[in-house]
Amino acid sequence: MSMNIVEVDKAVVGYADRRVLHGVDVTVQPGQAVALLGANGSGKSTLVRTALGLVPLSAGKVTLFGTPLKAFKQWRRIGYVPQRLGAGGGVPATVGEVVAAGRLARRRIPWPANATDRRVVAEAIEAVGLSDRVKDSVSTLSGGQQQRVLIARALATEPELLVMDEPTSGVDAANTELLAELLGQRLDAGAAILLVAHELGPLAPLIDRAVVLGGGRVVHDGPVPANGDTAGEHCETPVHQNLWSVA
Ligand SMILES: Nc1ncnc2c1ncn2[C@@H]1O[C@H](COP(=O)(O)OP(=O)(O)OP(=O)(O)O)[C@@H](O)[C@H]1O
Repeated sequence: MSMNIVEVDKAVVGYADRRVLHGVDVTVQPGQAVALLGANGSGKSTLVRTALGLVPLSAGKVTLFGTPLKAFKQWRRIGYVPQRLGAGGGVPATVGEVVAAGRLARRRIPWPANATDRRVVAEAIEAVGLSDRVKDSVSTLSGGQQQRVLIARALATEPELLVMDEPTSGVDAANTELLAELLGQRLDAGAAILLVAHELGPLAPLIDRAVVLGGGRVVHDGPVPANGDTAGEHCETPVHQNLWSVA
């Protein structure tokens, strides 16, 4: 019996009085890369946030690494890249601090970082091509660069499951190729990936399964559809402001 890493079962989710997910099932198996596709507003972000317990279920259930969400505590096994940083609100954190915060999940005493933490953080920053910006405040970075900071932060936790909400949005072609390479390495290391995308582009060859949402329902679950990429923009309130809390 192989345990699913993520199991979302008949999830019903709404905001205020509006229902967004109408009974959605999604699973991610060990080592699998699953892409969530679908038009703007189809509920992709809501679904990943539901899977991580950031949005409450009205009905249905979520299981992570075989444990019901309510009882799940091993958050260090999961790296999350939210959709965007949001306004940033004048957060003074530097690139180095934000990525180092990803290591907090693995914190040993004493913090600050030991040699391993420092090495892993430096490698993650280098992997996304931002080594020359380590000491810069993230608020001085472009949107695509900020996205790469969050990717580095998730990588620095060395997670068994990477959940990424549109990791390539605003990221240029060269850095998207770099991301594809990084994700390939994580998969080779045995990690699983759940990612939301509008356009898979260079990520397509990595994807084992595509789940397409339409109107809050799963309309396809299987191989990446030939025309599976969807386009458009997004607007939503960032939920993960607490990403910025740096010890
Ligand atoms: N925090 C929120 N409060 C209220 N409504 C929300 C919130 N977040 C999302 N919604 C609504 O839920 C619906 C689904 O949004 P969601 O962000 O999950 O879609 P998506 O498929 O990720 O879209 P996109 O492709 O534009 O990123 C949309 O109609 C959106 O307006």
